[in-house]
Amino acid sequence: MDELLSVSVGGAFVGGDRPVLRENIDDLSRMVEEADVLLREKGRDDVDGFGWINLPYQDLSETIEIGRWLSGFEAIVQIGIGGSALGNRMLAKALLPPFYNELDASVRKAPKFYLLENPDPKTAVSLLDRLDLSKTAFIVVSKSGSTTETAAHFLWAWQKVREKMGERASDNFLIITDPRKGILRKFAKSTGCRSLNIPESVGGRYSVLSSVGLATASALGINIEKLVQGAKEMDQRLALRSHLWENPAWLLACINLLHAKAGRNMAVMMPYGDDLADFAEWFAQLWGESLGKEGCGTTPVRALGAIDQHSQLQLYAEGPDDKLITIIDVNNRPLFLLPDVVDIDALKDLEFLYGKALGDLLSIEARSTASALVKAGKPIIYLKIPEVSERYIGALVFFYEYVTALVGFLMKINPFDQPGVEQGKRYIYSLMGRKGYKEYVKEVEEYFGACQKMEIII
Ligand SMILES: O=P(O)(O)OC[C@H]1O[C@H](O)[C@H](O)[C@@H](O)[C@@H]1O
Repeated sequence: MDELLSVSVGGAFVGGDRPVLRENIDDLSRMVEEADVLLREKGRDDVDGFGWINLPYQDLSETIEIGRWLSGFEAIVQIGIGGSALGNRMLAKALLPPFYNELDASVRKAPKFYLLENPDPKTAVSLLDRLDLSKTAFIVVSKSGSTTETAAHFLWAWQKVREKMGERASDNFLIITDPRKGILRKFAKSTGCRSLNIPESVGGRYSVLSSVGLATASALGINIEKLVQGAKEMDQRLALRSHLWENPAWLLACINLLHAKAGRNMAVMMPYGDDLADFAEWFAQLWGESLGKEGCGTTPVRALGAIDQHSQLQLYAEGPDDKLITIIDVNNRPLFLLPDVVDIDALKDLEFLYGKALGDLLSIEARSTASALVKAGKPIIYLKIPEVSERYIGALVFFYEYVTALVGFLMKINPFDQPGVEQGKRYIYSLMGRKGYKEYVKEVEEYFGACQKMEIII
């Protein structure tokens, strides 16, 4: 059987005066096994929050059909935020060519792709300036159907397209939301525009392998069947590994818990290669929102190799011992060879680079960083995937969702809710004048007043 990913945990045993030992991990064996049983049982029953575990087995035909329709547009703009955008960003960055939107249409062979996430007027206005609205599809994604940033972008885009296309505006909109509830579902019903469901039991940050991530991916020419196939293979292989030291998800869950308990309250995610940069971004939401509650959790830190070797590595190596650092390396990178010889004497000292492959350099850097950190007594996990392609990204995504859920169970918290985010949302609604939220205005005045108690103006 060919590998989907490999995890080396040797470096994770390190950790200055607070190492995590094999016996500490063994002690968690029963707990992680029970957590796994719970995860799979609740997944099978499609309990709220657990539905992502069934996504590898979904029927993709409707999503593929919608993807085909979307691919006929000149550009597609996905409006969403958090779990309704980060997965799309991650897939596009990993699986589309670099500088995708700048490629000639004949090379690109699919629409340009934009995301509207942050309600930043400069981005919104300059995006609009470069689009022909009649040839642009807007995909509005929100599980709740009422996230303020998404609602604001949606209203704005809808009005603009209405001005241009009149009654036919709904032909350019796709709504992806809860099957039954929410404003967007109502909108889709009343205008008759196309829509897809986000399964009720799947939460935003676990939704990239649902219609949320897959509709645009499919429109952009990403092979979503292979993506989902990779997730399925990972699920099936994990299900067969019933021993702690053979199951990489169990192992990583235990190691993460133990390092958190040992006071390492940061989880650095450091993939190597630009194509995986947004994987760290996607991971940050998954990890942060799933585990950060009831005083638990470790703070996800996005890093990027090799860039952060020249920015953060000093801190990781010699700063406080408060991090568990995951390095992701890739086996096969596209071949790009440096020149064999450069005929200038002044460059002779660079001959160690002659004829070398740039991708090999990246990998050597990943291994060197791992070694340097272990030498410095800092715990690392070294994870390797065969290549950055649909199958392995699908497997990696599913793997991290699995690990995150298990860590949540080991921490005895619910990894599928996010109560801490809701307060901020209520305050936004109150300040924006949403009906039913007036009572919170006073609270904002009180707490914001408290945070301004000592204001210094210069
Ligand atoms: O998909 P939506 O309902 O619009 O939610 C978008 C995001 O909103 C909130 O901030 C939640 O904390 C996130 O988990 C979610 O992904």
